[in-house]
Amino acid sequence: MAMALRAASRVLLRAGSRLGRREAVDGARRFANKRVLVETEGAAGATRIAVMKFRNPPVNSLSLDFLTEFVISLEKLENDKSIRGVILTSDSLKRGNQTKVAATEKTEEKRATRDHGGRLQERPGIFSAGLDLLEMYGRNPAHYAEYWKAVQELWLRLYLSSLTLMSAINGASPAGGCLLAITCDYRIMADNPKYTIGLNESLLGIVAPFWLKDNYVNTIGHRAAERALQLGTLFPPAEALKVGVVDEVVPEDQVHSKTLSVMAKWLAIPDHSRQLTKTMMRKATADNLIKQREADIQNFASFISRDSIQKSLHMYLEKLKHKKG
Ligand SMILES: CCCC/C=C/CC(=O)SCCNC(=O)CCNC(=O)[C@H](O)C(C)(C)COP(=O)(O)OP(=O)(O)OC[C@H]1O[C@@H](n2cnc3c(N)ncnc32)[C@H](O)[C@@H]1OP(=O)(O)O
Repeated sequence: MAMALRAASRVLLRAGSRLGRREAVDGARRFANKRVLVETEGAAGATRIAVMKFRNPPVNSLSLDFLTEFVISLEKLENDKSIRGVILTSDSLKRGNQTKVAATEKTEEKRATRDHGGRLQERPGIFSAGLDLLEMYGRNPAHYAEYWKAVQELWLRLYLSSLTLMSAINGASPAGGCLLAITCDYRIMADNPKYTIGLNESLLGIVAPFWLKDNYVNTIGHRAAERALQLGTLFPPAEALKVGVVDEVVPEDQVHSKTLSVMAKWLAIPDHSRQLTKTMMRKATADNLIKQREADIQNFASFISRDSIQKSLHMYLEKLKHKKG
């Protein structure tokens, strides 16, 4: 066990020093589609881990395209027998000119705030702003059904993944952003009070689906989930740690290295026993959705089509648009 841990640590520490780089180096590989960048690391034949970086500007919302690309990337990793661990994180959205993804000067300006001296300051980072509100507003029921099927698919794939999944939460993580995090086996959040995480659906006038509620209950317990869901609480890091939405809070510049070192510990456990244990803990919750997927899709499509719900979403979108930086 100790030897395996040391070996896994060596691979991961090497990965830690290299993963920030874009060029392919000894054993490092990357593949990307438009919205998800995947970097893998480790020598051929040895344990490798992958880092999935979201880059769907401006806020990493879970659009239909993003969900599709996410699931394809995850499937690719699941099918690669040399990959045992995956880290979910955000590419640096707010630093659009580094990521070279569709960030215009204007967007950059908008994403910044001005300090008292009038100098531009970066806005807080964003892990994911959750489901894409524009997929749920002003569309037709067939679109809502297609979208919801993709949301379910992502959740099921993540929740039941045989890989060790960890989230390195480097920004705001409301609703669907929190969903991504709580499907993971371990969550590490940057210690930045501007970042919050939680299921805030009730603030939008909508309701989290039962399977996401179950995932939340399994993560933070029934009473805490009941209160947080009703109030739509978005927890800053210290509170998220206290209630158990995240497992660790670390200084922002250590999120990645810390996640790698925790991953090393998890990868020292034999896969078969860890995977069977994970399935034992999660199967009943996932089966609850699997056995009523179609009904859940129809419920969502009819709920979100209601005039009152569309009105709530409209108001929320307007509020977002007009909020002051
Ligand atoms: C049965 C129904 C169950 C449905 C379940 C739903 C789960 C969900 O995930 S619902 C989505 C919940 N998400 C949120 O409430 C997050 C809303 N966004 C924010 O709070 C902030 O945008 C942010 C903290 C993530 C980032 O703030 P920042 O100041 O940096 O950026 P903004 O100026 O607010 O946003 C930029 C741009 O992006 C648009 N936008 C933000 N969030 C979303 C989103 N979730 N979907 C689509 N678009 C989003 C925002 O309107 C701005 O657009 P414009 O530039 O056009 O004004």
